[in-house]
Amino acid sequence: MVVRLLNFRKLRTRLAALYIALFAAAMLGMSLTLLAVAERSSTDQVRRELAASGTVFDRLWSQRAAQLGGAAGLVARDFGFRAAVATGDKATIVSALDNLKRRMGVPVAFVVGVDGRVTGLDRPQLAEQAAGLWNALDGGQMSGVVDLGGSARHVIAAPIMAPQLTGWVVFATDLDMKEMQGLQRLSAIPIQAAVFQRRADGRWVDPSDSEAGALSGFIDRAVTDRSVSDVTTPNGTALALVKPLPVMTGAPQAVLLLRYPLDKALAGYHRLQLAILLSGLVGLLCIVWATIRMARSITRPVTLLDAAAARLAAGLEASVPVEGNDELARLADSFNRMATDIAERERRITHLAFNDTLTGLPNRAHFLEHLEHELKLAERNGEAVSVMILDLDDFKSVNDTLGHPVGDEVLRRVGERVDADLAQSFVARLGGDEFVIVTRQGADGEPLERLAKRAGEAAAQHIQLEGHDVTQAASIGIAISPADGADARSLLKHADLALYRAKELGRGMFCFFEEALNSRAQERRRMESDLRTALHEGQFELYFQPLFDLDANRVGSFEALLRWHHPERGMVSPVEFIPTAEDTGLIVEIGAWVLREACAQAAAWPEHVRIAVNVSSVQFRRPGLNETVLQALAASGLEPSRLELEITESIFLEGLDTTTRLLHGLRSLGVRIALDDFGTGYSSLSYLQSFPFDKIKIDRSFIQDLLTRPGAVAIVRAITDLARALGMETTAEGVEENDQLAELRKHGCSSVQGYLFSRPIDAVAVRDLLADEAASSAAA
Ligand SMILES: Nc1nc2c(ncn2[C@@H]2O[C@@H]3COP(=O)(O)O[C@H]4[C@@H](O)[C@H](n5cnc6c(=O)[nH]c(N)nc65)O[C@@H]4COP(=O)(O)O[C@H]3[C@H]2O)c(=O)[nH]1
Repeated sequence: MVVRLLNFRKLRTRLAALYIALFAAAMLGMSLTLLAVAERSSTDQVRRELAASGTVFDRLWSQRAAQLGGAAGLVARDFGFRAAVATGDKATIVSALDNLKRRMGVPVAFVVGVDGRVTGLDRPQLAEQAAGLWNALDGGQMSGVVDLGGSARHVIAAPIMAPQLTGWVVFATDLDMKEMQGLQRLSAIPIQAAVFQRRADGRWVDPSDSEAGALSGFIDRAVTDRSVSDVTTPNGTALALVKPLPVMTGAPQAVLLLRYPLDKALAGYHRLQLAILLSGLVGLLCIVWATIRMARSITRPVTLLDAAAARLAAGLEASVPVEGNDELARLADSFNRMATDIAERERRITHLAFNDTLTGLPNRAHFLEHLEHELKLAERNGEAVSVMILDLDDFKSVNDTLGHPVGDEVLRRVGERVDADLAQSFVARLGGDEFVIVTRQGADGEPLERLAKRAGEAAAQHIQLEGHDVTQAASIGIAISPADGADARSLLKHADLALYRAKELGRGMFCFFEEALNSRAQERRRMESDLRTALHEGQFELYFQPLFDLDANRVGSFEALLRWHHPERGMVSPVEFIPTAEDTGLIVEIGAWVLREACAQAAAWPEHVRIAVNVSSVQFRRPGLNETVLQALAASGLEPSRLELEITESIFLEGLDTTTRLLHGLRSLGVRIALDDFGTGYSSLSYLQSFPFDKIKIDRSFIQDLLTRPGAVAIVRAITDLARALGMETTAEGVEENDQLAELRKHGCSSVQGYLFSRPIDAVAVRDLLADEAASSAAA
């Protein structure tokens, strides 16, 4: 609690501490001043009272002296007494003096004769000192302090005239404690009075005063200045006034010391002091209480703001009450508006972070979060969760042919439809043309096949856009937890493998994940790693298949065909590894090697023999193909016109403009371009119009069925006619029979390639073949 109160990091505590310190300092200063003033005034008052008491003492002293002097005078004038003194009638003298002592209350009375004889003294031990008074009496001193019997006594005398001076009546009153107390009682203030006499050694003594020793030095000093001053004794400090007393000749100096102990003198002041301290303390407590309340009320809006800011920082909702119309109220109002803006912005950011901007569907991050959540729930309930990846088939061509805005609209519509048709499922867009559908598979759930079919149909619905009719087929890959994976990552991976398989099967198919797909994927991964090794360890070799020129009746060119001597698997066909090399992008490096090697080999051949090299669409898509071709030509010294690049129509999927630009770029190097596998895949006669190919290679499938399939001859003839019209050469691939050759020759095919002439052969065999051909043409 104390620690909490003294938390100086809090503005409230600091403010309160500052004000309390300021008020406390002010109050302390005020109290100290008040105390000092009160003390000063009390001390002055006491001084004045002491001085006044001194005056009262003077008056009392005089009154006592006058009273005793009057009484002594009465006795001295009494006829009988004078006669007794004159006659020396001791008994009468003693009787009269005793009577007088009783009446006046004095302890000592005697008569000193003019001759110095002392009569009537009832204390013989005082006789000598009494006789010693004679000188003073004779000198006319009738009053004073003398030392009688070891203590100071006030002596008053009156002359006895009969009628001549016959002596003096002398009274001596004690100046002891009792007498002093009598005097003290007459004072208005409780002072201590004492008579001190000065001894021969200079010290002031009062046998009855226990502090006499400590006071001697003080009296010595004070006897001259006679003002009230402080004196300190072992019993404490007192205010003191020293008044010299009249002494009779021969008697030691005497003073009256009036003391007023400070603790008594300032008792009133101490009460005042206590009152001041108490009221100061009460005031301070009030100030502490009021300051804490005030600090709390001043800092409350700031504290509320601070707490609200902390809530805001923690991502929670925060607002503060707006009270009044001051700066803090305006700050609170601004804070509330800021918090609302932030919340709104956060909502928007969260929406953007978890939703796809194009379709408004949940995005990949949202999907992953949802899937993890669903998997947890499903695991708890013993249910399954299916993940379907839906990928639009050949969506690229929509983009390429109809433009990106149409492509975007298609994606939006497909997303909308799938989401609407599969309302019980969670539909998200993974990116590009890929959507994902998550469905909890309860016992009474829809069979997955039906669900997948519905999803495919929803995607494939007819869309009419800007005058175009688009029907977009979709392939679907499906994985189901927990059998196909217990976590989002493996489920997604397996659904992806299933999708890959569905794509392989053709358009608009769906495929469930099965372990075999995993092993296929593993196989692909292994092949990728082996391909890298093959590149670095020189496991590749080029084979060459001759293309026989029907007009010149000789080998016009060779097609370079890649061979892989796998250390364990032996010779691996390019049909097996080229797709993987393309998928992984390794084809770029492999293709560059083929180009270098093919050009290097061809450079050694006769000048009329060209070399044809296959170029993958992946090589086409990556930058740097021109440079690779140039380097291969430069390194081998081969004439660019002797190099023919065989491309397939798949490169046009990149977009017609881009592809023709690239083809023109290659052509500008001086190399020839041949269109391979013509008649398969995406064949479109418009491609032939877009670029002036040097050659069209008619796909083997047409040649194989040339003589058996009705219409095959017509197709081949149409192709050769078209090519001729466009100024392009034609090569028929896969010619295995003489009848096929005869038919092709009939239709004006420029060249033929196939096992009828030669299978692909290695570089040494090529040299032999060329040498044989050269020899036979020389012989002819
Ligand atoms: N049944 C039959 N087949 C014949 C006949 N004449 C030739 N062939 C085969 O047909 C393929 C012709 O190559 P392609 O159509 O470009 O098809 C090639 C080509 O697309 C690809 N390929 C080969 N080498 C390379 C290369 O260096 N780069 C790239 N990108 N692809 C290559 O691999 C494919 C297959 O190559 P290969 O297995 O060498 O198969 C070769 C060849 O051996 C015949 O009379 N009957």
